[in-house]
Parts: sequence; C-alpha cells; structure tokens
Amino acid sequence: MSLLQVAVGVVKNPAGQILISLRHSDLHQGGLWEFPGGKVEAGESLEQALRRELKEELAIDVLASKPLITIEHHYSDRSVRLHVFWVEQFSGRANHGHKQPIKWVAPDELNHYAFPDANKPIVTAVQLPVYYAILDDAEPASVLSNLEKILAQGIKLVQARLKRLSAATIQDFVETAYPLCQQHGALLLMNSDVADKNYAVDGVHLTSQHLMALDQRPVNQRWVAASCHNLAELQYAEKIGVDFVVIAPVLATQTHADIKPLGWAEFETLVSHAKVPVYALGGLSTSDLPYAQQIGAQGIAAIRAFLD
Ligand SMILES: Nc1nc2c([nH]c(=O)n2[C@@H]2O[C@H](COP(=O)(O)OP(=O)(O)OP(=O)(O)O)[C@@H](O)[C@H]2O)c(=O)[nH]1
Ligand SMILES: [Mg+2]
Repeated sequence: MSLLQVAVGVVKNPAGQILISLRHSDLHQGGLWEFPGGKVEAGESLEQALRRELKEELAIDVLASKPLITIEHHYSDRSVRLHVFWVEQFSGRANHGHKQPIKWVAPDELNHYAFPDANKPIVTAVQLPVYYAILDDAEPASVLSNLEKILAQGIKLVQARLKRLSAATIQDFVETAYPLCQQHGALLLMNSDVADKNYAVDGVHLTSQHLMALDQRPVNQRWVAASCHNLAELQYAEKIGVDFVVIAPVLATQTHADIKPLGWAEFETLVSHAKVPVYALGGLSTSDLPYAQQIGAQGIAAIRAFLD
C-alpha cells in the first residue's frame, strides 16, 4: 500500500487553545475530529502543503510553523504519514473555510473528542511540554531544593528518579513534592526503580528493564513513560501502550560514562520509526532543543541541564 504524505497543523491561539475541525461524514475517517491539513501534492514541500491546506480549509495565512511530531499509521484501507506542525503565528480569523465546523479547545480537553486512530500520539504530543526534567538523588539532601529550582524555571514535566532513597524518605518527599508540582501545573512521574510502587503522583516512568519485563501497560496510571535505548525497546514500549519515551544516551554523559552514545544520526533514525512522542536524553542542554525538534523529537530530557 502506498504511503499518503499528509501535512497537518496544530493551530494554537494566544489563549493556548487548539483548533480542531470535524471531518465530513462522507470522508475517510468521517465524523471524527481532526487537526486541519491534507495531502501533500507533487512538488510541494511539507511547509508549502501546510500553508495551502490551512488557507483552503480555514482561510488563515501561516506565518511560521515548527515540527511537532511525525506519525505513520496503517488503516485497513490506507496508510498515512502525518507530518504535524505547530502553528502559533498566523494571520486571519480561522473560520469554517468552506465546509468543516471548527472548535477551539484547551489541550487537556482534547481527550474528550473522538479523533482518527492515528491521532492519539498527536494529542499526547500537544499535551506534553518540550522539556522533561529528571530529578535524581545523587545528593540526597538537595532533592527538594533541586525540584524547586526546576519548577521555578517553568518546567512542567518532572521524573523523580530516586534510586538511593528509602521508601519512607520517598514517601515524605512525595507528600511535599506532589502538591508543589500541582501548584506549578507540572506533572510528576515516579521512576519505576523504587522500593514501593504506589505513590500518588501523575504516573510512572519505566526503566528499560522494567519495561521489557512487563506484558501490559501498568494499570491505574494516567501517564506511563519508558526509557529506551534501541528499536526493540521502543517497539515494545509502543506495543504495551506507553504514552511517550525517552531515548538515551544521545551524547556522552557523566552519569552513564560506560555506555556508548547513540549519536544524533542514530537517534534520528529511531525517532523516524517512533509512533509516540520521544524526548532526547544524554549529555544535552536546552540549546539542543531546536535541533532535536527539527529531527522529530518532542523535546529534551536532562538531569543536570535544568539545575545550572
Ligand atoms: N487533515 C488530517 N488528516 C488526518 C488526520 N488524522 C488522520 O488520520 N488523517 C488522515 O490523513 C488523510 C489526509 O487527510 P485529508 O482528507 O484532510 O486530505 P485533503 O484535505 O487533501 O483531502 P480532500 O481534499 O480530499 O478533503 C486522510 O486519510 C485522513 O483520514 C488529522 O488529524 N488531520
Ligand atoms: Mg483536509
């Protein structure tokens, strides 16, 4: 089956709302909500196709766009590769264009709408930030003050990777840290490599070892993420239905000096196969974000970069 290339725009207004539009009932995946866009025509770049489609469908002019995620999906009757872009700068008032009803919704309301199957990772990508901070316990006495530093920088996604602390100390940490994260509108995930698994936080981040030992997605977790180092782990994470992954190490790091880094080229190859949002991890700083996004990553994960 040939692969249909599609340019898709996640249009965001200054209030942070996202534009969705209802597909005509007589179209492929009709009656479901979608992000505006359409098929790339011969000789067009992705950006040109995006501009043309959003002009045709919404009567807006795209002034700037940046890659969000690329997803390949195989429906029973066709295969599509959706190249999804953020569109935050545009002129014109998005209207119904010719045909489709539109709606502006907050990112966390997107789960209430029915989208085509291919869109699940797009919705996840829209809801996730570009930075993922990993809070470790290399200096046990600084864990809470490091979390405060991370939150003060506006980071909205944090993994507590507390491999040294006792279960009781972690319990105390969670009782202070989780309300603090909530006040800052940040999600807190607990690394699976801890003594007790039942902390009341937003979800779990699986080590690659724990991932490969599971036969299904952990239950009762709003967010499930996993660490992956190769294609087999990535595909296994997708198979059990994790929401997003971290692929590491991209570059050499102090924390994992014994492991050979993947390098950006291999990271890019892995991302091109991914069906979920991917954070790059390993020896990176915030200045690597534009390049990581350019090659298809959701963003950057780091331990040290958010503490300096
Ligand atoms: N625009 C868009 N297409 C999507 C989304 N999700 C998804 O699976 N698709 C699929 O991508 C394919 C291309 O989309 P399209 O029908 O909008 O293409 P188009 O605007 O060029 O087509 P048309 O001129 O026939 O209406 C369809 O098979 C559609 O089902 C999405 O969120 N937005
Ligand atoms: Mg379309």
